[in-house]
Amino acid sequence: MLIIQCSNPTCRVAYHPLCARAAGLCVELEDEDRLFLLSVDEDDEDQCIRLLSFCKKHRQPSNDRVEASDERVGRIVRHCSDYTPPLNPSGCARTEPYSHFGRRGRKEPEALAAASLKRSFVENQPYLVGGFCQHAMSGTTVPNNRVNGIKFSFSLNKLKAPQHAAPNNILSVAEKYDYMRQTIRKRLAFGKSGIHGFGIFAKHPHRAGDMVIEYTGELVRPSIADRREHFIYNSLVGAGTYLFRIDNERVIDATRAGSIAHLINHSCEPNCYSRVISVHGDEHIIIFAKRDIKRWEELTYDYRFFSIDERLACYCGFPRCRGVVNDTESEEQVSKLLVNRSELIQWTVE
Ligand SMILES: C[S@@+](CC[C@H](N)C(=O)[O-])C[C@H]1O[C@@H](n2cnc3c(N)ncnc32)[C@H](O)[C@@H]1O
Repeated sequence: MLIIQCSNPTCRVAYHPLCARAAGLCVELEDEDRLFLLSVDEDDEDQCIRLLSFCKKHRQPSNDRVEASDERVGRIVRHCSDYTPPLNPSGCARTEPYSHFGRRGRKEPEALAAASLKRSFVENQPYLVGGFCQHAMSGTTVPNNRVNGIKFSFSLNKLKAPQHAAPNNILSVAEKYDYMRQTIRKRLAFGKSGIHGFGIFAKHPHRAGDMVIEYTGELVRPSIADRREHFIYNSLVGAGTYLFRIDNERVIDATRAGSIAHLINHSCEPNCYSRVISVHGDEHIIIFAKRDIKRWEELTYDYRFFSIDERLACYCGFPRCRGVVNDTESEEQVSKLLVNRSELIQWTVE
């Protein structure tokens, strides 16, 4: 017979769960704050939710908590009551077939509002790197140390660029990789971007083919990345997400851990590109210089964002900007492969 004991550490009262239930006792989560974490960590394999139960004498705190959490749920429901979810064309989302291509980047109205809030917040931040109100077009940047009428004593010219040309005797990939890691702080800086939010800038010139930075973070499965992406869109950041898709099986999530590479913005005419390379027997995502990069140029690469049902407007501003961050060519090719369900021929057993 299953017997549970009162969770108050000083109490030894034990009881049968059904009898306890009949007597009006209830079981609750160990810490109500964990409720907030569930949507992030529900995929963690080792996650354990401890349930607590209290005897009649010690039940008071649990009831208080229930009321407090009821009140919180009420607040959330009231807050969301203005939002009417869009009609689902098939009636019920749960009965729809799994769509590999349509699963990314759906944004709810609240997430879009949060995204524009974040954008305006970031736009009002002072320039950190030395102030470029424009991104570097073909390497020419526009210094601007006046932001919102305030003159910053911090000037670009005072930032002396250290000379860190890669030694010519570095030959192997492993040596280049080690050199890149050792010199990151000396070569790169982050600051406000003319493209979006914050970006990464070169503190000294780079040559075409140089390893610039490694994209690091947490390695997760795409299904987990999707859940986190939706969660972030809807609550945490409100705008940019920090996910780098390696292939169909692996995604690097740099939201909570990783290098500053996650701040590199997209451009349709980028000065960098990414490659997965093998060093010391391990795979690494490396951002390489695509061409020579001048001092204080913002680093960019082509995200090749893939989403059949979402267009992400591009602000890179380059003459050949395609207008969207999306990889339109691949999307077109894939959409040609998709067959309309109404065109499928029914198969019947004779
Ligand atoms: C990895 S973050 C890049 C860092 C970002 N600037 C920040 O401050 O968080 C990726 C997000 O930045 C934004 N972004 C990057 N490049 C962009 C571009 N060319 N046009 C519009 N948005 C861009 C998108 O919102 C994207 O989801």
